[in-house]
Amino acid sequence: MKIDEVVDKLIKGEISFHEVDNILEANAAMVARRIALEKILGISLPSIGSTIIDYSEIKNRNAENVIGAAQIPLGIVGPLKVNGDYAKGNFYVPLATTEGALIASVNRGAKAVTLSGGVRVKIFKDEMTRAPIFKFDSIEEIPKFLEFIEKNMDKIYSIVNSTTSHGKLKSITPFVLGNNVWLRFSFETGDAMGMNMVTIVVEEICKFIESSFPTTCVAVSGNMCSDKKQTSVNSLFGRGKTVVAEAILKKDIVENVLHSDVRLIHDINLRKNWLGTARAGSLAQFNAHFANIIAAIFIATGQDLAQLVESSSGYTWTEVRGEDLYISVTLPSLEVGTVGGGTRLPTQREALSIMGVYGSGNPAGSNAKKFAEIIAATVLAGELNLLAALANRELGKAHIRLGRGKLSI
Ligand SMILES: CC(C)(COP(=O)([O-])OP(=O)([O-])OC[C@H]1O[C@@H](n2cnc3c(N)ncnc32)[C@H](O)[C@@H]1OP(=O)([O-])[O-])[C@@H](O)C(=O)NCCC(=O)NCCSC(=O)C[C@@](C)(O)CC(=O)[O-]
Ligand SMILES: NC(=O)C1=CN([C@@H]2O[C@H](COP(=O)(O)OP(=O)(O)OC[C@H]3O[C@@H](n4cnc5c(N)ncnc54)[C@H](OP(=O)(O)O)[C@@H]3O)[C@@H](O)[C@H]2O)C=CC1
Repeated sequence: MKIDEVVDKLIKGEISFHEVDNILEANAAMVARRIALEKILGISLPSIGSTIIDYSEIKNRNAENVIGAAQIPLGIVGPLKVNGDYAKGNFYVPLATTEGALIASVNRGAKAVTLSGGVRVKIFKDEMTRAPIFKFDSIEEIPKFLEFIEKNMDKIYSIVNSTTSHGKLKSITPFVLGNNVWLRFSFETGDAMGMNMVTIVVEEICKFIESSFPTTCVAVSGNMCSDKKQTSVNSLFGRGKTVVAEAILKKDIVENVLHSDVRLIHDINLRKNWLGTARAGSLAQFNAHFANIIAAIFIATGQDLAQLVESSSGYTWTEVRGEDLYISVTLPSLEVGTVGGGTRLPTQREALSIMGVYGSGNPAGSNAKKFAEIIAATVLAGELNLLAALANRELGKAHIRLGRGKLSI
């Protein structure tokens, strides 16, 4: 069938948008859907339609009913000096955003920390989780169930090993509420963020459990995981990578690069990020704008954007050390990968390669760890600079100049 005929059928409602994939070659199907939508709505979508994405690479992998692509400006920050266990040296970091002044802000922070010797970073935990929920007639059965799990660990490990070559089961933590039990499975997932990998494995384990013990798995995800939700369980036990970054800023760099004051930055951090957040009632976001930096890196590098919810939770801590400023950022649940998901798309792949982290690391997992360290260091740069900008009372002014196109104010 020709594109015109398919478009005609779409407009008449004789076929649905996704069925076009069964009729036309992948890229022709993308064009047919867009033309049909343009005709149905009486608008034209040339910008959405002009994309370098090859839909045959996307089909059955990244998105359905595709009509083109969204584009977002991408800028760079750096050089940013990182002293991690995996990321060592100066890095340029790609940020995709439409918020004027954000890249400039993080860039000034990067300049300040790099001139101060860089950001030290450590990963304290690296585990992706999935927590199915099981229901029981009575709590009498729950101790027997937990004993069954303990006695069958060899079988569970063998299911893991036959389902994934990169996923490694680290622990199973049970949680009980009434006659319900969650088993929170934690896996190392190499360079993948791991959500598909872990879900596929845990579904197999649940099949085994249901066939061998009188219980019902209500859902493979029982919200104790917790994916795409900000929760205490993620803050306390971690999800993805638990990363801490720190830096010490000399007084003269705070004054000359950030045009700011050590004590003022520290005071704002305590009153804004700690008192303000406590008073506002947030679970775990004792920071100024982790979300800004993480969102921009996630968009640039093909991460799952919805995981920004928990990835951007965390704490900014400052101390006055003599005349200098100590600052650290703690990210309990940073969920990132350098293989899988959207990382293989053309611009996303290039963005990862700017930091030297595209694809599998050697050994597996080292690229994703390096990437997480670079993200944490960038978050620190952004957090430091926003605190300085608030101290300097330059937030509104910067956004008039860089967010509204006014060249001078
Ligand atoms: C905008 C600046 C940095 C100017 O600050 P400045 O000191 O006037 O800039 P400068 O011209 O003196 O340059 C200093 C350095 O800043 C960087 N820089 C400077 N300009 C650029 C640029 N165009 N592009 C890239 N980098 C730039 C660059 O590193 C430069 O060094 P150089 O490279 O020249 O050696 C400053 O005013 C600032 O940081 N303002 C704060 C803006 C900000 O942080 N916005 C973030 C978003 S706020 C938000 O969304 C969250 C919020 C606030 O609601 C959360 C909350 O409630 O807390
Ligand atoms: N299914 C779900 O419930 C959810 C899915 N998602 C989506 O899941 C996707 C991400 O899942 P994810 O599992 O990370 O990715 P993918 O499923 O895209 O790919 C991961 C697979 O890549 C293989 N692999 C190859 N090299 C490596 C390496 N060096 N390190 C680790 N794995 C490697 C592994 O195969 P092998 O296992 O055979 O070793 C692994 O299972 C995203 O698109 C996200 O949006 C998000 C939330 C929930």
